[in-house]
Amino acid sequence: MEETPKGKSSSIVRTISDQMEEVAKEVLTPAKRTAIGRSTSELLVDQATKEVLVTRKSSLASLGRTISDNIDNTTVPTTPGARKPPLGRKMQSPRVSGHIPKWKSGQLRIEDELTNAFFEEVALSRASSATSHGLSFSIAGPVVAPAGDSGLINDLQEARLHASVALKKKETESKDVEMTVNLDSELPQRDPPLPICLKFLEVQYKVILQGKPTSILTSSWTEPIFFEKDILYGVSGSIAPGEMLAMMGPSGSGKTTLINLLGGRIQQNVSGSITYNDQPYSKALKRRIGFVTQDDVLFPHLTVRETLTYTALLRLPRTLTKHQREQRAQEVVRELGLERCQDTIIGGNFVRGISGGERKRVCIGCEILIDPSLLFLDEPTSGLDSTTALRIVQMLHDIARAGRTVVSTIHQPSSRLFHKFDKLILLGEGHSIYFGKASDAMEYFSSVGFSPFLAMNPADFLLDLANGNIHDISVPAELENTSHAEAEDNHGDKFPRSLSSHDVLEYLIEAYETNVAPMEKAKLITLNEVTDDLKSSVSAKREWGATWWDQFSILFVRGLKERRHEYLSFLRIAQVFLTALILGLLWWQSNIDTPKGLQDQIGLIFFIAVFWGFFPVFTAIFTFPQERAMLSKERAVDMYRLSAYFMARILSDLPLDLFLPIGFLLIVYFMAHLRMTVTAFLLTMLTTFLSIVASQGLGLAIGAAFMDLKKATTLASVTMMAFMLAGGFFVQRVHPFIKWIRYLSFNYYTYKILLKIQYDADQLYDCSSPSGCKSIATSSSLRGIPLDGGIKEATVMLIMVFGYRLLAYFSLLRMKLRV
Ligand SMILES: Nc1ncnc2c1ncn2[C@@H]1O[C@H](COP(=O)(O)OP(=O)(O)OP(=O)(O)O)[C@@H](O)[C@H]1O
Repeated sequence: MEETPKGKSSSIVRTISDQMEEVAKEVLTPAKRTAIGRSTSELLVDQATKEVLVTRKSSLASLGRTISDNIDNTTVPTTPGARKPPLGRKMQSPRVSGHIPKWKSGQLRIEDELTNAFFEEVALSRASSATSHGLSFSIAGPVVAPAGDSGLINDLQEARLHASVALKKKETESKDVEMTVNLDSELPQRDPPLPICLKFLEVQYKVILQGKPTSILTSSWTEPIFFEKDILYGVSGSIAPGEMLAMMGPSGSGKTTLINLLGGRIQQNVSGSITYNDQPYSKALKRRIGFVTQDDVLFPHLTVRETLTYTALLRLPRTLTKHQREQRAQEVVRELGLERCQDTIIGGNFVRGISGGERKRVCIGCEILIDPSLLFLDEPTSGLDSTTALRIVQMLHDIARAGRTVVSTIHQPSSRLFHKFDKLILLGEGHSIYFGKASDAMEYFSSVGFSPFLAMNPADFLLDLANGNIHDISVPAELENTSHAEAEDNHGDKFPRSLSSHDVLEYLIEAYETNVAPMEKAKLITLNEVTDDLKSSVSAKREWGATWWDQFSILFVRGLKERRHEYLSFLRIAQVFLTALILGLLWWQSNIDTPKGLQDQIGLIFFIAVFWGFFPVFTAIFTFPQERAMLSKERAVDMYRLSAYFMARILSDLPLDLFLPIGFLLIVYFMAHLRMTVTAFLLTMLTTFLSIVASQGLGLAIGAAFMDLKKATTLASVTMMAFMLAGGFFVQRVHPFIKWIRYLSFNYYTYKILLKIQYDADQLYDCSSPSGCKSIATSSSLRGIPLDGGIKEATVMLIMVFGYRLLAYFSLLRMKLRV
């Protein structure tokens, strides 16, 4: 039999005491404490400790319940119809009874020494911390107690029990939760995140919509009709560091809108107050806020590791070295259990990549990388299986317990998942119908007369209520009586009408407004005073994670990696080379000895000018509309300057844009036997490059101006057609009122320069007639184009190269960040 390591139990299933011993060892090693990548066991102890601190007053359920009861947190339904005092009045938390199961008390005795050690540690950390408004920070990291909870641990028994439960719980969940944090991480010690207390009072939001006429006979059907739509009606609440707030409600109830408002992503048409440490939203906060949107916005062709590394390089402060930032990304890969897929591409609609759950974890990873003080997540668990969902919420729970403020909207959570949240805000049609402790929600609704008839997942029960659905739910007599009273009023009705969902919702809104809202609002106004230090940190000047040059280089390399598949796209390369081959065959060894031969070759020259005008426009047009979501997401968190992104984006496309025309010209030029001098070949190449870069500029400008592919491609095709027709090949004598189009057309300038390169006036003679050679070019010009010079045309094209790009840049600058 293999010998087990010293200090570890030799039994296959280790006892809780063994684990506790390991835990205590971890905790008491200062080096480990200071590492950013804290161990699972440390997290566990922190969690256990903080849960005691945070929920000292809350019920631990009765001790009569078994540990597995505690783990599962299955809610015991309250007696139907039992009216409890409304939440407005203080609810009594059930106290821990003196009954401790025998096996558990034995275990507690064994663990006494160890638990005492770690509680001493907690006391020490609390004593050494600067306590303000319920927040305290130890050297090891923040230890958080909720607002209003002052005083040290005075119930060690409860604490030990809680730790024991947490260990047991962890033992169960360790199968699910892949939190393999590297203990030997040599990451630099970073400042703990700034604790941010978020308060929102009477938040209202409306949108102004444009209506459509209901009938074409309406006299004002051509006039736009504007109307206001209320989305949120005076929602209030607060959340302190260390807590996790769940936003629940049916689809369309306003959860996403509220989280966007709280995250500072919507600023218009909002009334009420939203404050962060009693300060309004400021740009400085962007770097302290992590925001995980409902849709996973990631680059499909980057791998998991690349995605997190580039984010770390761009978002982490420049005080960290490149190596340290890369290490942090690697650590997040481990924390999120993404090692197995770290080298797999993210994937998207057309390419298979990592799974939906992994993608969601990568999105969360991109936000937790920066160690945000406030973390917002819009439906982080939707579409995931219950185990993955629990894994994610457990991780968020740990993040919150380490001193961050976590706000998450959530759809249909399982009961285990629901109990991970400290606070809950329940929305129904834009109204609050509950705000308070998640664990008190059932009790509150029971107190206003709504209780489930069956044992139910509390989340299902709450969502039913928010939907106004009262199947299997008792309703207050008062509400039932309203339908009876209505029936009596309508003398013809024999039976009372059944309660509609609207009636139920209205009753719940009123109950909340009467019983809870005034008290919560009063609490918000008087809630903890925030120190000047914390206030000023929130309103400090914003800082960029990396220098402009670093941002540019990282984005440049990221752009190359993301589009490497396009560069090597077989279809794109085949398209260009096949076109070149066909042209070469059609114009095989062309000569200009006859007017017809010359005419044919001029046709080829014009085609080259048009091809390298069209092709880049329609490639470049996709650039910004396709990246709009990503750009919005990254700019919303001040990840980089727009100028750095813009420069990187336009330059990272150049290698391919220059490689393809070289191949194209090598084939066409020699097959068609164009002017056989090195200078002519090189100048033709340079002119083609200039044409490509100018037309790309136009594509970028149109794409950035519309940010909509349909509109952009429509405009681009009309513009390109006009430019081509005005290019000087099809029509030479144009009326002055429309002649200006020609001067905007880069086809026209490219064509002119290419003619100048290929032909000299004295070269163009027709020697086919027996009477001798005669000039076919008149007054040194060909088809009205003088064959000397060329600098003027090149200058105009250079102006186009920069002018169109400037237009594109300003269009991006005024683009609203979409949330
Ligand atoms: N800009 C807008 N214009 C028009 N209606 C809007 C706008 N923003 C929000 N709404 C409406 O407000 C309501 C709330 O939308 P929101 O996205 O916040 O709901 P939700 O609770 O997050 O829904 P879901 O769970 O389905 O994501 C919806 O009816 C939505 O159509």
